[in-house]
Amino acid sequence: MPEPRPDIRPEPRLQIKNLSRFYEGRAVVNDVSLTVQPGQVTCLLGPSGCGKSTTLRLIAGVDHQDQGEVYVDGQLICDGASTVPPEARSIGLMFQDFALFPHLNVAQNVGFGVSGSKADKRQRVLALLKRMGLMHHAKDYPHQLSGGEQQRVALARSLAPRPKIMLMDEPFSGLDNRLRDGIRDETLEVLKEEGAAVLLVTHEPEEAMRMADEIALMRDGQIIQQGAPYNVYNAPADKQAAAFFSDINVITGTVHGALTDTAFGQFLAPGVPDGTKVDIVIRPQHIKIDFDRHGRGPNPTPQDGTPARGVVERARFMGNESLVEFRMDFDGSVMKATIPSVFLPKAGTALWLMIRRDRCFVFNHSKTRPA
Ligand SMILES: Nc1ncnc2c1ncn2[C@@H]1O[C@H](COP(=O)(O)OP(=O)(O)OP(=O)(O)O)[C@@H](O)[C@H]1O
Repeated sequence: MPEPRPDIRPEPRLQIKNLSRFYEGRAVVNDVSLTVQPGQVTCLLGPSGCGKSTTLRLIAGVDHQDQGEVYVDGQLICDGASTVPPEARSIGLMFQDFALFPHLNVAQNVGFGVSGSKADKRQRVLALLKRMGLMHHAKDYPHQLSGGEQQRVALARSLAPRPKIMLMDEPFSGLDNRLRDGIRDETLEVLKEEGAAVLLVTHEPEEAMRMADEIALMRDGQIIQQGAPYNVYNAPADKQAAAFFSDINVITGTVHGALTDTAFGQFLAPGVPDGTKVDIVIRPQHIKIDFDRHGRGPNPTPQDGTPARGVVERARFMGNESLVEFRMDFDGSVMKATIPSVFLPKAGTALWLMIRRDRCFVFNHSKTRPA
């Protein structure tokens, strides 16, 4: 057999094209397109109310789009005119509340949607119970289980019929914080073994970065950026996208000769026309700080530009880092810096801040305040 060519992507397991859903004349899902490959986890990430769950409902077939199409393995399963019923779409669903059947025991819950002979069904249920460490709970009822165990049963039940696609809506948000990281990792391992294409909805950037092969960042019904977590974090599409993942600092300036003059020295703005107002965005962890030397800071460098002085307003210990807020001398604005390890300067201490040139983003100025 010829080797698969690396430049040709296989047929997407899930493809949605230009999907829109209007409620009372408002586009809640607005021209959304995305693809998910088998064995890949894509996280639909965005703030509450941006249309994530509605997108999942359209794919599952429990709501109907006004425009657009959904394909599974290249087969059209719904467009404006025709629709394959939800139970025939080979889609597994998992929700925040797990929705286990209270009157069925664990083994019966897991076996609920499995078709085939009795022996096949038994084998599949046993294999999943073993894989999920649930054998000793096979005869227990959902109310006898902890939250983490119920989550595992719900995952096993959705995977039992071997769905081609798994749709997961905030599947970890009902869980205790202490358990969550471990359960996320276990879940990811099982999902990868099963090889389904996974579309997981979350409003938590950390969860998306931990789980996703790809993140689709959603805002006001639209996908505004899609890519690997590293790229979405390190090359955000705009100021709001940057702000969704962490606190940000914003310095506004005007471009002259592809350069912007600021209190932190000049920033490159290649290709930006003269006179354009820009926002220079920097995350708190990419600010360096240095001591005050009788009113002077460190010397400027090409990597970090000119230092600017600020006075500590507040410093908070955050575990493995400290968050320090400064009132800046140059315009009275507040800037935030996170500093690894324990460094808790007293309020009123003057320090010098520098901005790592390789870690800042330059966007056309927008009035939108970061969320
Ligand atoms: N059946 C409906 N009728 C009218 N409006 C609806 C309906 N379902 C959802 N909406 C509205 O559509 C918008 C998107 O809702 P959706 O639940 O998809 O968002 P979400 O991003 O999943 O948010 P959350 O994380 O809070 O669930 C919201 O403003 C919601 O009020």
